[in-house]
Amino acid sequence: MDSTIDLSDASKALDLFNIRYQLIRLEDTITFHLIERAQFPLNATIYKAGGIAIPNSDLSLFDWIMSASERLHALVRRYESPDETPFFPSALEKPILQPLHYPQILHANDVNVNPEIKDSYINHILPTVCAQREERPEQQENYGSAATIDVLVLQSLSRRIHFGKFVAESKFRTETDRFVKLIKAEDRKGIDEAITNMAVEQQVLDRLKLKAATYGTDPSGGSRDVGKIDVDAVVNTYKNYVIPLTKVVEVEYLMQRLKGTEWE
Ligand SMILES: C=C(O[C@@H]1C=C(C(=O)O)C=C[C@H]1O)C(=O)O
Repeated sequence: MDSTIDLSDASKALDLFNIRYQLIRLEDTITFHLIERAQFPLNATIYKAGGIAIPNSDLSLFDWIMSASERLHALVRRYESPDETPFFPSALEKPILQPLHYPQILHANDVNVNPEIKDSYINHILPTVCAQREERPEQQENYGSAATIDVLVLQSLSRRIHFGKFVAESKFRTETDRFVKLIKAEDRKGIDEAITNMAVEQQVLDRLKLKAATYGTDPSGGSRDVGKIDVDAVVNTYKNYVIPLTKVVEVEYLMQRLKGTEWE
């Protein structure tokens, strides 16, 4: 899948301001997908293996539609792009399109926190996003709609969180000696402190609070709020899961950064 970040030019792709701009754009994508998902109840059956009968498969409906989606998108080389990370790597097939030759921007790595993203989404994020004042019984007529939106939410969360690789590479190239020392000492705590920018994190949370409160409302001041979402659910999604997992990606990417280099 052709990427929206310009991966043909390493200096642009690793400019921290360009990367942060991409992260800001993904705030909109993620917030709108969460608003769409919040229309439906949690529908926990979707996430249970065998919860819904699927011919020739014992997967949960969610795993089945997610893996099928990744298999299809792999055919148009979505997962050849360094800013895309699959949830089901074994489901991917050879692209029908000719390979794109991306310049080597990231160092070789196998960082993939999608299992943690999926667990956080199903067990923590969704229950808060779908919660309402009154208990919402499952709606089996919306199983398909909810699962297809889940795919979009998780793909946007995964892309946002794995952008941590580009952030980490950018910071490594800016402060190489500092990070080489920390990586050689296998000092994950020191690396986490070095990549942390609390001011930027607070800006992200403040911006999201405003976006979540605004998106889904009628800007003309009409009486009906269309697709409102609980603001705290969006802000806490970022505070408790998106930002921490992005930093895990940064730290684990950097822990692999010296492999095969003169610093090893
Ligand atoms: C992504 C960055 O690295 C860290 C993670 C952040 C995030 O996930 O929003 C923000 C600031 C940093 O603590 C960055 O520096 O922009």
